[in-house]
Order: sequence, then C-alpha cells, then structure tokens
Amino acid sequence: MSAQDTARIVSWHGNPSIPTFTPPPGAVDAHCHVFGPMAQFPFSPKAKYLPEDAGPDMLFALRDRLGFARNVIVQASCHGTDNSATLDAIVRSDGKARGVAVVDPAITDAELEKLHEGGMRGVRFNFLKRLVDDAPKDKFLEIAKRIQPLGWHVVVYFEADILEEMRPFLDAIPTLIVIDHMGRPDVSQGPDGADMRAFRRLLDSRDDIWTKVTCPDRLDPNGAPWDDFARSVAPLVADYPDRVLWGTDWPHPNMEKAIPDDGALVDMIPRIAPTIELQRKLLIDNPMRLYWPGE
Ligand SMILES: O=C(O)/C=C(\CC(=O)C(=O)O)C(=O)O
Repeated sequence: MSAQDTARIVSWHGNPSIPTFTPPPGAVDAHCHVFGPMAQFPFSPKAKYLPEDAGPDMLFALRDRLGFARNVIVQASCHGTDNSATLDAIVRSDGKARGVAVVDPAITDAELEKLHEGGMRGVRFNFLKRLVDDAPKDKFLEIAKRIQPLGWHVVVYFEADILEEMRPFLDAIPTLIVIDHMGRPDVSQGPDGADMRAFRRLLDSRDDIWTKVTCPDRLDPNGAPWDDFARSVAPLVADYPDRVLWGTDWPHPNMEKAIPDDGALVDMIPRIAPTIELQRKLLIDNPMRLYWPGE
C-alpha cells in the first residue's frame, strides 16, 4: 500500500503555546517545511507519508507567533524532487524565506540556476530508508560538485548507526556540509556518550561541517521536557558556536504520535544556548551567513 492510499496525517500542534523565550530580532527558523497545498502541489507518487496541507500561510503565521523573522524551508521528502511547493512558499514570503532543494541527479545546470533565482541555497541528500527509496552516493557527489559555482551547501540527513559508513562520502563533498539533527544521536547516552563522541569526531574532521541542533522531540526518548537533549546538546553549541543552526522542524513530518508544542521547542533555545552571544550566533549570524550572505 502506498502513502497515497492512506488517510492524510496531521503532525503539527493546533494551538502551540507562546514561548517564554523571546528570540532576538531577526531570528531565523532554519529548518521547517511546507506540505502542499495538495490541490496545487500534489505529493510525490513515492511519498512515504501523506500529510494534510500545511502551506505557507500557516508557516508564516507560526513564524510570527513564535517571534521569528525568517524561515529556511527544506524540501520535504513527500514532495520528492518537485520543488514547486517550496519555491511557491519562498515567493510568498516577501524575501523572508530561503530554501534547500531536493533534486533529481539528471537536473540541468539551467534548472539549478533557476532554483537559485527562486531562493534555493542548498541541496539535501536524505539517507533515511523510511523516507526515500534510494540514496545514490555517486550521483549525489556529482551534484555536490555541480552546485559549487552557485555557492550552495549540502544538507545531509542520516541516522547515527550509519555515521561511520557515511564518512568517505562526507569527506568527498567539496562544499560546506550541514548535518540535519546532528545525525540523530541517542541523546539519552549523554554528552559524552558514544553517539555524541562519534559526531564530534566528524565535526573535528573538517571545519566546514555544520549541524542543526534541532528536534528534541525526535531525539529524546524520554520526551518533553527533553532534559537529555538539553544536557547532551548544550556542550555541542558551546564548543561549535559558529557551526550550529536551529529550527522548529514544523510541520514535524511523521511525528503525529508525539506532536511537539512549537512554543516549548522555542523554549529549549536558552537551555542549549544560554548566553546572548550564543543565541545571536545560533539564530542570526550563522543562518544569515549561509542563506542571506551580505545582508
Ligand atoms: O523533517 C525532518 O527533518 C525529518 C523527517 C522528515 C523529512 O526529513 C522529510 O520528509 O524530508 C523525518 O525524520 O521523518
């Protein structure tokens, strides 16, 4: 049975709390998605989940409610390699959103250029078997080389159990790399656990590997208030302050059984970035360098 035969899913909170923490003016939500609207932007026939519509109006209302100024919209796997929904959201943002695309390896240079004009600044390689049918490393490396003239970076999503086998691939990527959700460590192991130590070795292997310190809801097996996430991730932010990004992950694909409160997610920020300076780097300086350089 494909996702298209199943009922459409709601994986986001209907009434998120207003956070206690006030993000600094200009803060960027650097990891979120849009779903559809399906009537205009149908989901991929290969989609592994079929969500209800969560389009740009909803995303921008949440941005304002949480106190953010800008979004980086990452093409979600349910839209495959058709980036139209993400591009449409960027157009509607009045310059307040940029994007990360997912592309077919056969994409032409002219099409890549068009994506750049549409506000894309990176390409995502997804290695989660539950989300994509295949992840051809050789073809991904070709794309990574071809996006270099555009000044783009590569976003890579994988889980901790394949970190070591990912190393030769990651070593060969010629652009800056952003690892989604820290490569999904088991944060209940703590800051000195095997997963965090392996991830730090990766960060130490190159100074142009960045990461998103995101998704306590996905990574903390003990759930809210995500204490294991806070104690494991705060030292990472302290040690790599210029290489970290933060995002809500709204509309939280596949989290329908444990939907996080977006306000509570924002309230995690001072627990992982306790000083004004760390918060400014995490929420403004770092994402601006990648997505709005020169502004
Ligand atoms: O939103 C995320 O980053 C994580 C996802 C969904 C995803 O990556 C996608 O659909 O492309 C997940 O773990 O299911």
